[in-house]
Amino acid sequence: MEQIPVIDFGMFESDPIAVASQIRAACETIGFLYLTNVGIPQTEIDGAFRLSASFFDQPLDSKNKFARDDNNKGYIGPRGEMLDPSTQKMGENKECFNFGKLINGKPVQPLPAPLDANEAFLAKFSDCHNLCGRILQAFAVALEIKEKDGGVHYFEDRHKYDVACGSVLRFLKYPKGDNNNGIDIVRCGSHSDYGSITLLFQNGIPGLEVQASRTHWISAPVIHGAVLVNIGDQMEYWTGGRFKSTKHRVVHLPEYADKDRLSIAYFCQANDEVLLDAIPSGLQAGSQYYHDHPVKSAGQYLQERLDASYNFFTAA
Ligand SMILES: O=C(O)CCC(=O)C(=O)O
Ligand SMILES: [Fe+2]
Repeated sequence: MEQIPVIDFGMFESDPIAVASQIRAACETIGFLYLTNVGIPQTEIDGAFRLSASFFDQPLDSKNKFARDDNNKGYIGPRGEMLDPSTQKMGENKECFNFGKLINGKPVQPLPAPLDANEAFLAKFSDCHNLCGRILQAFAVALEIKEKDGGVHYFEDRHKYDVACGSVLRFLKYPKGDNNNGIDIVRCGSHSDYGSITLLFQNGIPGLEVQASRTHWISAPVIHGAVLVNIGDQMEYWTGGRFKSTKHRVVHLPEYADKDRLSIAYFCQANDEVLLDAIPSGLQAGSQYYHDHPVKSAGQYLQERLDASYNFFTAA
């Protein structure tokens, strides 16, 4: 597949089989798809980007007061994360802020103003969680999981809001002017995502590329009104490699060198204790996959990947 397909998700209620089969075709090939009509108004997404820009505009000292904690929540400053430790020599020149879910309607991490008091923003986590739940329903239909095995709610039941999980909503900023310094070959190194699915919103500045084959990358353009969805490693494990957790990266585009690039990602993770073993799908791939990939729990797998992305200073 040379292009990432655009799928009208508004049709899922009325024609679940047709939408699920388009989604399956994308997941089995490129592992990325755009969904339109997902029910999140563009004005809300624009509002979240404004909040993100105002947070990142603050001085480094103020942002560092909210530094990433042991639960992977909080601020990660420039060069704090490295997504491709096998080829990168230093952390990436980007900034991130990870939000965790609200518990009993309240944030469980310190949040900087004005985010702490912004109710529309605080609802974003559950909007993304709920959208992922509907996408996971489409996956269960696509994978023909029978009613007696959990049916359409098979994956949703493994992503319960009130059970511990590593899902995060993340603001990202790639600063302008770093494309000619001879150090930052890419803005974000080649990697696959760790969770079950990722939602990505982009603010108009492209640069995301997806690995279509071993040597060939295609761009994932900004499509107004569409959310980009990609398969993460957990979903690849469950489907025995049938759904592809495709590598992607963010590159510099000289024509946008004078603009910051902002994106917002929602990394949807299964509940910590859920095992990444074969799902009861009529379409299951061969068992060889599970010999090559020992079964882990979602929480254990996530922690291993986070350790590799953040502990490169001490590991060197
Ligand atoms: O910023 C982007 O467009 C993508 C970022 C990404 O792939 C990630 O943080 O996992
Ligand atoms: Fe990613």
